[in-house]
Amino acid sequence: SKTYFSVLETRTKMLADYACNCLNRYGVCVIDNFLGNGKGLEILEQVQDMHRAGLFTEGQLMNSERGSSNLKHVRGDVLTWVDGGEEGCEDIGFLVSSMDAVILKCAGKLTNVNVNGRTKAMVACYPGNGTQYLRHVDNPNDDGRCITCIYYLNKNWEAKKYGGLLRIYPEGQDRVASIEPVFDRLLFFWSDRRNPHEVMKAFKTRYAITVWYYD
Ligand SMILES: O=C(O)CNC(=O)c1n[nH]c2ccccc2c1=O
Ligand SMILES: [Fe+2]
Repeated sequence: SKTYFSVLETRTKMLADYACNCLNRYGVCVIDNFLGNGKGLEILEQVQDMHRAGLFTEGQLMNSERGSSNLKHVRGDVLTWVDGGEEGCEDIGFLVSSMDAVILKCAGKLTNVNVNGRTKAMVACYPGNGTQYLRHVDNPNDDGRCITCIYYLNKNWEAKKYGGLLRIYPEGQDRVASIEPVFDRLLFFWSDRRNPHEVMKAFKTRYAITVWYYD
């Protein structure tokens, strides 16, 4: 109905204003309860179905300590790319459209950024065997990506028990952002050298869907 769409429009604009203020000021923005429990669960179920169907890549091999004899074959994060139009990915498509709607309303309000495109959605799973993602910058060499947008799907996540925190070390600041990968949480951050970050060792299956926006 008109009411539904006008409410949605208003909320999207409010989220965009919040995201622009946070990004311009801190370079990082967290939005909780982005899509609500119902839609979040539908997305989680589609991701779990894809995982069960074996559609994720083989994780990179994380050999144990360098040079040690016992090459423990620890699989790293596994991932698959989705454009959201595939059979069984409709809800992921809805998520990406919702991310786009917020980013579109940021037009002209982000410092030195004019978004003009994005990647497909990368669905990533940390299998929960102590897998981590070492400290890195998503776009260290100006490959065009300006904003990293991550949606987390992890119900009842307890960082004390399961680890899996995203740690961001904003350049030039002595503060660290520790972000729990909790269900229905949306995160934006600048993709360039301003935001070195790492995924701490995860001890429970940890799902995230990432889109990178280009300018
Ligand atoms: O999941 C998170 O909280 C943060 N995640 C990352 O920073 C991250 N960054 N770059 C990647 C490239 C290929 C595969 C996975 C990744 C990846 O999880
Ligand atoms: Fe990253």
